[in-house]
Amino acid sequence: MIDLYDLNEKELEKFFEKIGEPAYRARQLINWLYKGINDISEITVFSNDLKNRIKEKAYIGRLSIVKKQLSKDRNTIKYLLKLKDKNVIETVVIKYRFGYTQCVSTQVGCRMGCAFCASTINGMERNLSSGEMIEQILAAQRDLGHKISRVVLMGSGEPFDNYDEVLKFVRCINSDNGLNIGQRHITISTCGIVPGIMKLADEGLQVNLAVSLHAPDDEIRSQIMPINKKYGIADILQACKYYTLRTNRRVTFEYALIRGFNDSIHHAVELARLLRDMLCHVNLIPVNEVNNQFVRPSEERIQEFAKTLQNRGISTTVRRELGSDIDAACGQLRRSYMNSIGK
Ligand SMILES: C[S@@+](CC[C@H](N)C(=O)[O-])C[C@H]1O[C@@H](n2cnc3c(N)ncnc32)[C@H](O)[C@@H]1O
Ligand code: SF4
Repeated sequence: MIDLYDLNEKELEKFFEKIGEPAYRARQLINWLYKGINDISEITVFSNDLKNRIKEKAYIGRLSIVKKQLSKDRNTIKYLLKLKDKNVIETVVIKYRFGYTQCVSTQVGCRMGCAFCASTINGMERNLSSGEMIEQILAAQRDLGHKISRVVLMGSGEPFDNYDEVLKFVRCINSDNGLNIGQRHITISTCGIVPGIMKLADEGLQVNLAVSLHAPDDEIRSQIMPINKKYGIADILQACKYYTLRTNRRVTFEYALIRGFNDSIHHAVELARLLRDMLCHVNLIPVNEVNNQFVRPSEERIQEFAKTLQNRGISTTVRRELGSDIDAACGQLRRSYMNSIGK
């Protein structure tokens, strides 16, 4: 059986062709699908006969909410969602003045093994399909009664380890027949898979690229991110420059500040030197304490680190703490759920 959300417009046209229907049915179906309907029988523009023929081959996927947590300030909502095969994933919605931003998962778990990240503790179970990524947004919209206006691929998983489905997802949610989310309102975050960055640069898209850097040199980075042994910092920065060349977009570097590890002023100076000729922005994130191994620096140190970068001409912000009271660091809610069911 096919999940209809897994098919893009072209594939839906082929689907209808196969059951002897004209291609325009695809457009009609999409209009209904993205309203977030629950069942094929709700599509009033289709005859009962057509609905039955669709049902013989396909269904409308829907993720159920297993758990929902609200931060104290009520601006961050974290959902644990159940997939058809009973795996669970998480997604987070953050309410800003300008609208709702959703952090979407791209895989069940992750195989990249970053030392500070809860998503990778049990490795990777499987890739998510584009439909399962879309369904995360529809589940949140249904629950909130609001439209999601921005999407960041910063949930569990490495987007470029699931490249094709991620790109299909991006094109579907960007389509004006789909969710109509602007390309510039979509951010793909990667741990630095160089071929993925290069490929994305040539897609003709205007999406934002974020790279999880977290260190000013290879020696430090390799200690917490095993992928750095394959794609070192110099290669990553080269790929980012190519991304900017092709898209004219500035790249964001994520830098999780870890006390006594990568948070000294010397590290900030090194980072500034590394990024001095790049069109970029640095986003400092006080590390979310997943286990006792990684501790965030003091507020003074965080500000000092930011100032050091800014004084050297690097555009820098400190990410506002969002929902740290609800295990908002990616993978943490799923992790505590898995623990509670003894997995
Ligand atoms: C979960 S990852 C998913 C996207 C992609 N795999 C990546 O690494 O960029 C999203 C962001 O969360 C960051 N992150 C993961 N665990 C964290 C933690 N404990 N504290 C702060 N940031 C964390 C990652 O480094 C990355 O910048
Ligand atoms: S930070 Fe990203 S790449 Fe690293 S383990 Fe977590 S999800 Fe995977």
